[in-house]
Amino acid sequence: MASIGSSSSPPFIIEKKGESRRVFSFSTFRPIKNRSVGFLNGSTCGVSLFSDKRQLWRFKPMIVAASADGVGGGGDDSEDTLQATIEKSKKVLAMQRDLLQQIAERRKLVSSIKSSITDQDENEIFHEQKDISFPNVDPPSSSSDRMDEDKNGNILSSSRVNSIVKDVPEVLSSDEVGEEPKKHLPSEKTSSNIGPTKQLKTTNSEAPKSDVLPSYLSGSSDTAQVKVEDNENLTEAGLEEVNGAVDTPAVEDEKPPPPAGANAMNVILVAAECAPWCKTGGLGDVAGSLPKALARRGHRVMVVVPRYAEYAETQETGVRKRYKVAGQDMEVTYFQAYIDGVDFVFIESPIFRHLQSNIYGGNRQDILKRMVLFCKAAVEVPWHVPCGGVCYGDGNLVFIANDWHTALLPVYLKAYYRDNGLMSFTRSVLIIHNIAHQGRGPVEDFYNVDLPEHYLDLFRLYDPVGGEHFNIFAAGLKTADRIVTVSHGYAWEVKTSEGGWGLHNIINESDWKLRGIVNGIDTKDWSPQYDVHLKSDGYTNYSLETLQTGKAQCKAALQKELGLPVREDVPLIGFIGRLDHQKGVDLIAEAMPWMMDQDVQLVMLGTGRPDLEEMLRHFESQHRDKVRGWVGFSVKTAHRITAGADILLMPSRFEPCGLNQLYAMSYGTIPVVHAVGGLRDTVQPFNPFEESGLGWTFDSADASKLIHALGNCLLTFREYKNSWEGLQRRGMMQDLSWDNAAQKYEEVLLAAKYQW
Ligand SMILES: Nc1ncnc2c1ncn2[C@@H]1O[C@H](COP(=O)(O)OP(=O)(O)O[C@H]2O[C@H](CO)[C@@H](O)[C@H](O)[C@H]2O)[C@@H](O)[C@H]1O
Repeated sequence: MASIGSSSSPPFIIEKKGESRRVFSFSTFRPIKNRSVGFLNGSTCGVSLFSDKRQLWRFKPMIVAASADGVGGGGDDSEDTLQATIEKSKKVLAMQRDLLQQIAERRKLVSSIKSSITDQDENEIFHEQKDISFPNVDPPSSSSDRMDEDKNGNILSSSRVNSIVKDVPEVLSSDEVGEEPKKHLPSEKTSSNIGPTKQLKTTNSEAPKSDVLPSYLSGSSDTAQVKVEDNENLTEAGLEEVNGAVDTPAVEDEKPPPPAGANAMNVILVAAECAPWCKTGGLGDVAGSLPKALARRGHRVMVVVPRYAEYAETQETGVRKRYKVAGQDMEVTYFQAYIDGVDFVFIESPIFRHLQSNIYGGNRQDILKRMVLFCKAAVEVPWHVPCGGVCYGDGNLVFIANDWHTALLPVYLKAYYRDNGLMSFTRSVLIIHNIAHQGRGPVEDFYNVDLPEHYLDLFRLYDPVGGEHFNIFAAGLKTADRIVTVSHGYAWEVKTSEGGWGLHNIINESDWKLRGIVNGIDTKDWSPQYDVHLKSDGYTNYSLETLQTGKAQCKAALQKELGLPVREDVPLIGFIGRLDHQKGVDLIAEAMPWMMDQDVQLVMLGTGRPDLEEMLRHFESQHRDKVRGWVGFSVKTAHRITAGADILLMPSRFEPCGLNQLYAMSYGTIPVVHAVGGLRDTVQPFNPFEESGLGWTFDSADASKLIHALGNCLLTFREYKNSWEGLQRRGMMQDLSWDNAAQKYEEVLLAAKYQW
C-alpha cells in the first residue's frame, strides 16, 4: 500500500487489492474492471502532484483495474513515463478548465433565459403564440399543413407532444443555449403555470448527460484521471461547480411525476360558460376549475367557451373558420389564454357578442343557432387552434361536453367525423349538471342542427308533458361515450321518473356508462384564507386558527355593508342562488313569518324569475331591520355572504350537486339543506350525541321541515357554542378540492378512451 500525500488522507490512498487500485476521478465510486485507465503512478508521483489537501478531498475515489501494461499498471518509474504523464495531465486539466468555463457560461445563459421567460407577462407570451399560429389550417384532408402532425404526417397526440418537449436535450450546447427557445416549443412559465405541454426543461441544475460530456468527466468507463500536479489552478469554487454539475443529481426543479402518468390525455372541456369570464351559476365554476385539476394530474387540457365580450387576458390567434348554421355561413375566430396550466380558447362570432350579461338570452331559435355554431366550431378546435404552438390533434383526445347547450358536440363528433372514419380515436363525455334544462323544441328544430335525416331518431322523444318533441339532451346522452352526473345522489335521481325529467328511460338504458362524481371547489378562489374579496371594507381573511376572530370580523363587516345592526350574537342566515323553482326560494317565503319571529338576520342574493326577485325586495321592505334582499349577480357579495354568514340555507327542490354548501363549509358557515342530490351526499347531518356531522338536513321540500331543521340549528348556535365550533371546524377541515374529483374524472376519461 502506498500513500499519496500524507498518510492521514484516506481518500487518496492507492490500495493495491489484487489487480485493482484506487485512483481518483470526479465520478462517484464506480468500479471499472479490466480497463487500463489509471495514470497515477503509485506513490512517487502522488506525493508531488497533490499539493492542496482541501481540494483533493473533493475527488472521490474509484476502483479501477490496472492492466499489467497500462501506464499505471506496471510500476514503471522512468523519467520519460512521468514526463509523458505530466504532459497528458496538463492537457486534461486544460480541457477541464475549458469545460468548467462552458458550464459556467451555460448556467448563466440558461438562468437568464429562464428568468426572462418567467418575467414575461402573459401578453408577451400570447403575442408569441399569436406569431406562431398558423391561420386557417385546413381539416384533415390537407394533412401536410397541419400543426398537429409530425413530419411523417402522424397526428401528434398529447403524449407525442409531451415527448417532443421531453426530447429537448437536457444539456444544450453553448450555441443552443445562446439561442431563443425554439419557436415551435412552448415557453416555460412560472412553476404554477407549467402545463405538461408547456414545459421546456432547462438545465441549470441538471446533471449533464454523460454522452455530451468529455469522457474524462462522464463517469463512463473511459474516465480519465485528474491531473493532480496543476490542480492548484482549480479553484475551490471551480471544483464546487464541477462537483455540483457532475455528482449532484438535479433536484431543484424536479417535481414528482404527474399522477396521470402514462394515462395522460388531451382533454377539451366545452361549455357555454366559464368562470371567471362568464358565469351564471355552478356550470361556470366547474368549467373554470375542473380543467385546472385535470391539468395538475398531467393531462393536456383545454377549455372552449364562446366569447361573449372582450376578455382582457385573451389574445387573438389569427385563425378563422366558417361554418354553416341553418343555411347561413358564419365566420368564427379564436382567442386564447394560457392560465394555470390550461389552454382557454374563446370562440368569437357576431352571434355571441354582447351577451355577457345574458348568456342564455334570446328566443329558442337564437339560442339553438348559437349552440349549433359553438359545437360545430368547438369540435374542430383540436385541428385548427394551435395552443403553445401545437394543435391538440384528434388522437388520444376526449371532449367533455356540459349540459344540453353542448350536448350536440357528441352528436357532431359521431355524425360528421367518426361515422366517416375521422377522429377515430376521439371520445366524448357528457356531464349532467342539471337535467331540467334539455334544449327541447318542436321536431322541426331538427332541420336547424344540420344532420343527416337518420339522426332524427336520436332527438325525437315523446313524453306526457311535451308530447313528441325534439330533445338535444336526449341525443347527447345517447351518443356520448360516457355520462357523468355531478353527485352520486343525482346519478340515482336522474334514473327515476321524478328526477329524470322525461330522460330517465334513456339514462337507465345508458346506466352502464353513467357515473356520479361530486364536484370539488376551487380552493384558490374559495378559501377564507386567500379570498380576495375579504381584503377590504373591514373584512379579513381567516383560517382554522383564526376562525373565531376572523369570521366574527367578516360578520360585522357584512352587517355593516348591508346596513343591518352589527351584532355578534344574532345568527346571520344567508341564501345565494338562482331564483327559480329548483332553489326552493318559495319554501323560504313560506317559512318567513316563523323566521321573522326569531331573533335572526337574513340576507338573500339572487337573480332569476321576476316574481321571485320581487319577493326578495318585498321581504326587505317589510323587515328592514332583519332582511336584505339583494337582487343581482355579484361574485364579491357571494363571497362576502359566505364568509360573514353563520348559516347558509339551501332548500333546493333538487340539487344535482350544489357548490354553495361546499363553499359555506370551507368558510365555517353551517349549511341547512334539503337532503337531495349532492346536498345529501355532502352534508352529513349533525349528531349531537356523537358530535359528528356538518350541518342540518330535512328530508322533504316542505316549509315545516325547513323550520324544524333551522330551529335546531339556531338553538345550537345560541346554546351549544362548543358543538357549533365543532361543526365549523369539521366543515373547514374537509378536503373539498377538485383534486379528488379530477382523479375520478380521469377514470371516466380512460374508460371512454378505451371504449369501441
Ligand atoms: N346572484 C348571484 N351572485 C353571485 N353569484 C351567484 C349568484 N347566484 C348564484 N351564484 C353563484 O353561482 C354558483 C351556483 O352554483 P350551484 O352549484 O349552487 O348552482 P347551479 O344551479 O347554478 O348549478 C348547477 O350546476 C352545478 C355545477 O355542477 C351544480 O352544483 C348544481 O347543483 C346545478 O344546479 C355559485 O358559485 C354561486 O355562488
